[in-house]
Amino acid sequence: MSLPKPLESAEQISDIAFGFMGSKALFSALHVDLFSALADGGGSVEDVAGKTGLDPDRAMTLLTALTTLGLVVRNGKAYENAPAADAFLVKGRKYDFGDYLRFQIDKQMYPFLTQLEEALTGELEPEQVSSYADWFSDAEEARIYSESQHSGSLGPGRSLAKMIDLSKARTLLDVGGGTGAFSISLCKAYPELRSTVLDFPNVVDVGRGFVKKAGLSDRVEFNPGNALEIEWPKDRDVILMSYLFSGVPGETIPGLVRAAMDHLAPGGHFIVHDFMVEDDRTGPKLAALWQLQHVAFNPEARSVTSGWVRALMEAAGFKDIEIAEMIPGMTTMVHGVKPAAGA
Ligand SMILES: Nc1ncnc2c1ncn2[C@@H]1O[C@H](CSCC[C@H]([NH3+])C(=O)O)[C@@H](O)[C@H]1O
Repeated sequence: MSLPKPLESAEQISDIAFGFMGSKALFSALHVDLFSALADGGGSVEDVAGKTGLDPDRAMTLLTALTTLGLVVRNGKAYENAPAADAFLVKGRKYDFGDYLRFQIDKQMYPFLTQLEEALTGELEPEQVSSYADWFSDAEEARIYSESQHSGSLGPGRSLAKMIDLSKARTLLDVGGGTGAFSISLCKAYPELRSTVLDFPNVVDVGRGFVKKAGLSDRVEFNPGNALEIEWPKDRDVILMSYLFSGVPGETIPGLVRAAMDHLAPGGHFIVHDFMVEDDRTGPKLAALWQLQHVAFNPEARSVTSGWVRALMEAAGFKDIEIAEMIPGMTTMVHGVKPAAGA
């Protein structure tokens, strides 16, 4: 793993310490749709102020901050989007993930960090969120999170369909499957596949809408409830747990792996996708930071390594285990197969 060179200067510490100011500049720009205002040729401070509704002085302050961050480029008096801002932050672009950033990250993850200290020291007050179950008992919170997560998971779902050959599989169980984004992508790639998604009721309500829109209501069904408590269907050809391990108490993970073995048909596939750090715990940075972030609302979360997941799968009897990077620099996929009958 390539670690950063150990830091030597106060400026390098400042870059980390004040990083949140840059995050907020980006989120605020997204909330006023500044990057869309600059699409198609850019514009002056006054143009941006006119299109975003910002006071011109404040528009200039924000544009200046975004320029120093490299998100926009100043050419004389005109501002343009940097190539990455143009590709990923303008509304309607194919790879636009601005809504994910401004809703799930700015409106939910960012405020959660204010309770990280209490979560780390074990001093969270009872009324503070300490699990997905608490958090998603609020329908609006579940909706904001799940809609953003859906758009973020369709692409990785398509990648997963290419990484593993599931053409012989007929039944998928998507545990903690959220709105069913992975199920939708996999069912689209494999026309004979059907899926059951387990998640909390307020998430399932959002998911049904997405599945209907995808025309898959007859192949993707939802089973609302806490996956750690409800019955799972048996004899599945595939069991997927995407971002489930980060959201549950770490001590429940070995049981989830054994439950996957028990609920798969012989020859079935078990796929875990999540934030995982390398076995030597030196990276990737974004996986490590996301694991820390999860502690803020799930203090019992564990910092999972891919080697630990592999060892749990081996102990449960899975074979042909493979580990692959999924979202570069961020997530990892571990795949194992339940031995065929008589094998
Ligand atoms: N105990 C639990 N039972 C059911 N769902 C859970 C549990 N803990 C966390 N989750 C869900 O796990 C999901 C993590 S977000 C990931 C959703 C989906 N697997 C995807 O990759 O897009 C959220 O929808 C949570 O509600």
